Amino acid sequence: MTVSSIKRAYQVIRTALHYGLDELIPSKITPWYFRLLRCSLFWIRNKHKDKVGGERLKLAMQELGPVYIKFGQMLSTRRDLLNDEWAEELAMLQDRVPPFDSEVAIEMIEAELGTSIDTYFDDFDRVPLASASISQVHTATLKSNGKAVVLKVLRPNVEAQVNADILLMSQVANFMETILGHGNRLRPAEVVEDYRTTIEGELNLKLEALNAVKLRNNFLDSGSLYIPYMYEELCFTRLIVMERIYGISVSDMAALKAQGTNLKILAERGVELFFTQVFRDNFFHADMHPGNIFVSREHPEDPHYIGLDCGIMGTLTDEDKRYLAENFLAFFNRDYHRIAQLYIESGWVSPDTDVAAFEQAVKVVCEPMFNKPLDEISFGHVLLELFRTARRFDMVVQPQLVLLEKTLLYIEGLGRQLYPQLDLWQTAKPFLEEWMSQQVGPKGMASKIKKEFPYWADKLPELPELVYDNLKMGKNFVKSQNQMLDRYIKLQQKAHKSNYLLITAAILVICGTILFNQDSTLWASYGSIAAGTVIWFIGWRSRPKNRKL
Ligand SMILES: Nc1ncnc2c1ncn2[C@@H]1O[C@H](COP(=O)(O)OP(=O)(O)OP(=O)(O)O)[C@@H](O)[C@H]1O
Repeated sequence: MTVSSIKRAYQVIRTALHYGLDELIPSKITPWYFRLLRCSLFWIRNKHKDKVGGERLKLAMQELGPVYIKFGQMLSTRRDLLNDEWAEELAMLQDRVPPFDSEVAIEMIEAELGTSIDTYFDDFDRVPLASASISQVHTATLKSNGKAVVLKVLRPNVEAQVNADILLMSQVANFMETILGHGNRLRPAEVVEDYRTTIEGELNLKLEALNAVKLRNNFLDSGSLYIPYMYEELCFTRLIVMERIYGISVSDMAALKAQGTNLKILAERGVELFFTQVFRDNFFHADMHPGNIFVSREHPEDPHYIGLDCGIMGTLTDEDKRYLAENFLAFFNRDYHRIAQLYIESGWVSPDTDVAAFEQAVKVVCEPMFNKPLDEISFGHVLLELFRTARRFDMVVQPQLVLLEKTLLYIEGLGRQLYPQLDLWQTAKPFLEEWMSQQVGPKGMASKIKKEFPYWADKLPELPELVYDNLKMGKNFVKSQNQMLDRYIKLQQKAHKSNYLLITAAILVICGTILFNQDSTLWASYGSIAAGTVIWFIGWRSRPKNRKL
């Protein structure tokens, strides 16, 4: 541990104690050394006794800076772990932070470009357009085509800060795991590990640019989502350059209404876009928040979204998608037994799970949802409640599904905010039904054959050789099976012979012992015992030594 990391550790502990976070751990599970450590830091008092737990945690994270703020934001999406009150508090964390010196930004941009900023850009604005926890955004004009662009550049030393903070966080998480026990529902080490993966992805802007290019291509002619053009030749790990957009933030309802945006279409498009990304493209934007979603100013009667910040994208395997779609359909059919089975079949919960108990638990949470009209049921909430229930049955966390559930909740919430009468079921159902019909039945079979045709076309020339190899293997297999059988029979015969001799020896020794009591048969007794001993020796020697086949 370096001096600076010790200082940082002290700063984190002091902040945590100032906000009384130690008091949030139930006293009956805190070990003696933890209480001793707390007493030895007696001069640091809880200064926020008047506030509730969730708020204290939020304020502590706010004070600890960007890495903790982002961590809190991520934690707020883990509604399968936190109760709603805490999750809502943490969701309020804002990561708009003071900008860093634009001279430093220019130095970093030039280091990435390998040349002066004037080589590529005119009108570089030293005043940043936005400044967030990981990066800062500046505007400029591209010399080559005169178009307005933005330059997104990482904060200086952000990688080192993130690494140091994550290291400390995982040490604290491991310690908490010891206190809480490994079977605890909160699983701090797992949560920190999840966060590490997410934030490490965000530290590589080149990856973000590549994701943006892929998403842009998926929706190029869609008329419902626009992703700004990336100037790939000017995209690096610490700097990316992209087309500047001039949309309206999706949270700015006043501006959206003022330009006469058709909010019904906009709300429906949000849900459709989500399902298209998940079920058609298997590549979905998983960092949806108002700072990343804008609405076009053009043709407001037929509005489209503009998406930014493709740092966190989600993908699902075909199996995950199938189980997910089946889950929703089983839910709407109130088939709770099927839901329980699906969780086991998919491997999300262990095969030893008590299906009846799980089914009952699923029923308890799902049934009340049908008190609402069908069109008001949120897919995100269904998923959230199912995950919460499955957690009680030791569901292994599936990060891709957590991302999906979080995005779905956000999209549905947004849709309802834009257009409160949004019929979620009618909007989402066609996507699920289409997906299911592609997976099962003749259509499913045809698409599977179509999908796997290139593979088989590639393998076809090798087929005769494969058949020959398999036949040969089969022949060898039969031969080795026969050899094993022969060996088994010989072993059995040997064992029988040995047992027979040992039993005979035992009988002779017993007879010899009986004859030994009568003087007249003394010689017969000696003979019997001697023969028994010799036969025992032969039987013992002849027993099979290696019983392996
Ligand atoms: N292409 C663009 N055109 C116009 N404004 C942009 C563009 N890209 C980013 N911005 C502005 O900069 C802000 C921050 O951008 P972005 O979300 O990509 O940064 P970030 O550091 O990843 O932030 P966070 O991780 O908090 O979402 C956006 O909310 C938007 O206002």
